[in-house]
Amino acid sequence: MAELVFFSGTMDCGKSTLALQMDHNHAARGRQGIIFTRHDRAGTATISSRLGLRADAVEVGDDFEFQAYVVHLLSAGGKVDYLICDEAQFFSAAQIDQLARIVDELGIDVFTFGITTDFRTKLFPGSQRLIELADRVEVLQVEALCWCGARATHNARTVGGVMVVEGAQVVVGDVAVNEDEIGYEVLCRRHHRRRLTAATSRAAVLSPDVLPFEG
Ligand SMILES: Nc1ncnc2c1ncn2[C@@H]1O[C@H](COP(=O)(O)OP(=O)(O)O)[C@@H](O)[C@H]1O
Ligand SMILES: Cc1cn([C@H]2C[C@H](O)[C@@H](COP(=O)(O)O)O2)c(=O)[nH]c1=O
Repeated sequence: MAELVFFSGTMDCGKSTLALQMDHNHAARGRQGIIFTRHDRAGTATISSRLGLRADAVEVGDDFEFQAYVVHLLSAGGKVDYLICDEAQFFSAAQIDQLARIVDELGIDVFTFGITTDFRTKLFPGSQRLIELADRVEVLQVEALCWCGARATHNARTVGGVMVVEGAQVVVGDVAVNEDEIGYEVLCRRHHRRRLTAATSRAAVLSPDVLPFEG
């Protein structure tokens, strides 16, 4: 029976790597798949992993219709056994509904990958709909770690290493960035709540609690 699966986790926990591995394993057994993505850091119509793997993908725009795309391929004599969808948090709720229909009505497996929550801990629309509709939600086994060593569960947006809580929901970016650039850092919930990043925790350790006593 075909399935709609949501592989989720924080940023930098290996989702795109797993997406590419799954594509490789299925393709190696003669199955025919299509990779989709939206707003990958490496550019349009590309899926990239920090381990250096990269592949071409179909870019999912605002008006993209999965059902129409797949039906068009099938009616032209093509074979489609599975879909890989990376950065699925950026898909619209309607697009996730289309993916569920593809599973149910066309018997095609759909494997989706994405972060669940944004820098303000709110669900992305695509992730929310996936949690509502998926046959299975799988949390990735590779743990991204907070600076304190605990499992990272939340994504912080940073500017110069300092956590920010205002801004647009979607800002494409990476975890390893230069000073002053907008970037991201994965944190445990405790440190996300306290807005304590690696940089600000270092600064807190360095600054003395009491001013030196003079004289
Ligand atoms: N130099 C490295 N050596 C070993 N593993 C690495 C290296 N760089 C990144 N990784 C692994 O790649 C993971 C990030 O993979 P990626 O697929 O890009 O993540 P995601 O798509 O979830 O953001 C990291 O959690 C780490 O396990
Ligand atoms: C938390 C958060 C992230 N993003 C962006 C930043 C990256 O471009 C992607 C996540 O990619 P990854 O492969 O999982 O590392 O999402 C965003 O736009 N808004 C956010 O709040």
